Amino acid sequence: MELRTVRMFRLSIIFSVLFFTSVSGDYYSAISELEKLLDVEAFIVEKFDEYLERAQQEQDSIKRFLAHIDELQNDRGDLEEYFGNPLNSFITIRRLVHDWKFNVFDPVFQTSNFETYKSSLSDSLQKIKFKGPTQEDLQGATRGLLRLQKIYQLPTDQLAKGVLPGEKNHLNTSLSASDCFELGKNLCQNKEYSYGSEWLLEATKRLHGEPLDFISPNVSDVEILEQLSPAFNGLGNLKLAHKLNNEILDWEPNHEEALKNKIFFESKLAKDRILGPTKPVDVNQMTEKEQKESFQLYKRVCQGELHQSPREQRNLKCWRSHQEVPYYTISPFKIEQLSLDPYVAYVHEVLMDSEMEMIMDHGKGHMERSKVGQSVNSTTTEIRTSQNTWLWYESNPWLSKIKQRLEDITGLSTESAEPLQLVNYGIGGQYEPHFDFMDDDGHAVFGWKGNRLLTALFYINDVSLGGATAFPFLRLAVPPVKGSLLIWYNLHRSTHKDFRTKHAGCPVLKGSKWVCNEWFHVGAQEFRRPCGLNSDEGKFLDLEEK
Ligand SMILES: O=C(O)CCC(=O)C(=O)O
Ligand SMILES: [Fe+2]
Repeated sequence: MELRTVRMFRLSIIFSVLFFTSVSGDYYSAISELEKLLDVEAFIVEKFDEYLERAQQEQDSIKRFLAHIDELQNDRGDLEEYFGNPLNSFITIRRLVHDWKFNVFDPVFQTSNFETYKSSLSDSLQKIKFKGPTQEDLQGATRGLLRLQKIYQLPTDQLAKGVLPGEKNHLNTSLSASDCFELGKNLCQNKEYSYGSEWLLEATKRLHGEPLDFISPNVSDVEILEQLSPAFNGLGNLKLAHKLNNEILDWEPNHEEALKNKIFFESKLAKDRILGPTKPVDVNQMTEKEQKESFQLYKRVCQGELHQSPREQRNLKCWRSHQEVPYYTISPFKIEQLSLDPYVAYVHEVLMDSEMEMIMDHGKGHMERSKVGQSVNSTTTEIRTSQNTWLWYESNPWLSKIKQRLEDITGLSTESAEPLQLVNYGIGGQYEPHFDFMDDDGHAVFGWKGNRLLTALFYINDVSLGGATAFPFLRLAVPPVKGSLLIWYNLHRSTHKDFRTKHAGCPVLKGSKWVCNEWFHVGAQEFRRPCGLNSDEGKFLDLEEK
């Protein structure tokens, strides 16, 4: 097939795929959304390639025409003699009347190929309801990378080079001057001056180092300094802020903002000389939330720094069980206890590849930004950066085998269970420590079904780095393993809330994380998990707010 035909064929495939899964905003909160973005970008590249190819052909023919004229001009010799030849006169007049118009003026000034391409491109994008990524996506992606830095303690210069902790964990990508500048600028705008200034310095390094890659023209020394100087002021380093501000003036002596800032810095420095310097801000800037003990605990468990001691693990067991269902005698469940009280267990190899493919096929096109909170009060938030969808058992009969398996493993009834929730995390995607149970006893939202008794969490894929399910109070971080199931009881036997079950989805450092939640409720379990006689109300209440 000719190159052009191959291209058109590829273009029409990309376009038809996009047409069926329309593309609309919020890209940073799920890796699956970003995949669509690349398809649209590929489509635009194809369109522009086509445009450039045509433009190139036009340019070539203009060049040929100009060379031809050049030749004629050189050959003209004695003009009288030249125009004494009536054919030359005619040719010259014709050329100026027609040839220039058709060969140069019309293609350049009128037919404007570009306009035709512009409208066809925007028509195509409108058809697929494409909304490109926004400033909010860029901010969200910045927050995601900052979260990874903070939780996994990634030095800025290393992350900029794509180097992660651990020997084989290279991202095989490095960031350009413009990437680093964008990160630095966004962080400084959010008052994250410490990390912000580090990224800006990385941008400077790249601007003056070997150009490894394509450097887009939207970043310059002055633009970097314009961000860097206020960042150091924000960090309380007035002298450096002043020095960098002067550097702006070295480049551009009439820079209005820098001239204003110069007066400000000089008067402040003079005041400092009299009253003594102001205290510099701590370079390890932490927000109020990050300073809390609970956040530190979350971070350390996600990092794997804090884990159960061998003494704590002493009574945990691993075994194969058919859970009293004869069907599983040949291929029993592989159960690994992770905590006895509250009960947490890992059940290995529960889903088959074909089942996970079915789940993805049915869910992937319907993902929406995840919310937290109860029914009408639920909102999207940085606490949970993911997208999800629900798969109902009634409308997906192929799920019945999985539903039955869940009943067999847990011994609970699915009569009061929720539909299966498919989740995909975004850039540095996480779900901060939370409880799965409702604040009340669950009746307000779930009626007779009551509160969420047990969570069953399927891992639909392996995650290269990060993304563990963490239980800070249990010092437990469970790494996702494709096809396996994590189960835990959120409530005491008495059905009171068990605050020790606070858990989180740690930020995904490398890879995409897909999970499926199934929540079993208290209702309908009367014979399966009878309530205990003791009231556990108030047990571990001190952990509620932590
Ligand atoms: O993604 C995880 O590991 C945890 C998810 C979770 O806790 C939830 O969706 O409620
Ligand atoms: Fe949860």
